[in-house]
Amino acid sequence: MQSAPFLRIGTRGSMLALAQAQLTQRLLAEAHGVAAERIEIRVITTSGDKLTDRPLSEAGGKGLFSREIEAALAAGEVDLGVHSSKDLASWLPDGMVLAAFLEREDVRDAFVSLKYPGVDALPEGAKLGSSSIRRAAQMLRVRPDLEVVQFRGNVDTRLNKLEAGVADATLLAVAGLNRLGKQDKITAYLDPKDFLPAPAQGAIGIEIREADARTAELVAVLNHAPTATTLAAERALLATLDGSCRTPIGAFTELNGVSCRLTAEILSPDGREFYRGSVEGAAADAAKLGTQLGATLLEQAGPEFQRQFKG
Ligand SMILES: NCc1[nH]cc(CCC(=O)O)c1CC(=O)O
Repeated sequence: MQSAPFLRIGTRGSMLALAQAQLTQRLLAEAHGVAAERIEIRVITTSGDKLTDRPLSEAGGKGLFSREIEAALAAGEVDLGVHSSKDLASWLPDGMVLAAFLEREDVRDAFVSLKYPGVDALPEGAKLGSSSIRRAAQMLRVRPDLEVVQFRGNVDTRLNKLEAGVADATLLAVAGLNRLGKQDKITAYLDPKDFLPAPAQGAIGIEIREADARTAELVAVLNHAPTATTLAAERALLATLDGSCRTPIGAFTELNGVSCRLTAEILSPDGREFYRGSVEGAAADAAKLGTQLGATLLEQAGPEFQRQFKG
């Protein structure tokens, strides 16, 4: 007789999502001394997966990769959703909480090119493949001559496009490449102080029903406290800046013992205008720091800044 599942994980079906779900499955099985087979992985297709023809920022952006997983959670079909935290909206649906964050991977972006060793080596007018408004804006700031070509799809699709010569270079999260065992594709690492990563990049978040005390307790052992601190800062920043998923936003948190320093910026899509700031304080106040810096950036930018890209 087959024993009942111990837990059911809901995940997207991309290679990266599956790798992240399997990592979570293994950690949960080890922590609780159960066979990994008793932790089910259910693949759920999300709106974001079906959308391959236009940039996510145009289709409603964040949340598109989690909505159907959240519906399965709400319906009690799965117990936990495993997400790339950076793809989550700043506000979760009612009744859902992020109950744990796994230890953060490398937060940096990787420069990937088959022809050029780094950003500075790109010739005048070179093509950068990216559908990320943040990456495009940050690159155009330092290299306004570049031509940005849309590069949608999962990590493999983008690497294939690069190989097919659709662009001269692309930028991908180091975390995703590492998790897929594709670190050999990385040509150079971008300095996270120049190219501030996406808020929450590199962190796997575990979402559950707020009322589900059993799952909350079972996943609590996986929570990595320093990661949770950096995520509290960056997600509070995002929630404060919110309003538009068409605003390029970068954030980078440095933890130093009990002290926390958050640096963030908002940019115009062409990279010509940008507002950057930093706050430092107690790690225990991480969320407050995020809210504070978000408010400071909005004030610096003025009310017209975000409105112009809302479309
Ligand atoms: N937007 C897609 C996405 N969502 C999360 C990652 C990478 C893993 C992570 O940041 O946790 C990626 C791919 C990329 O940006 O290269």
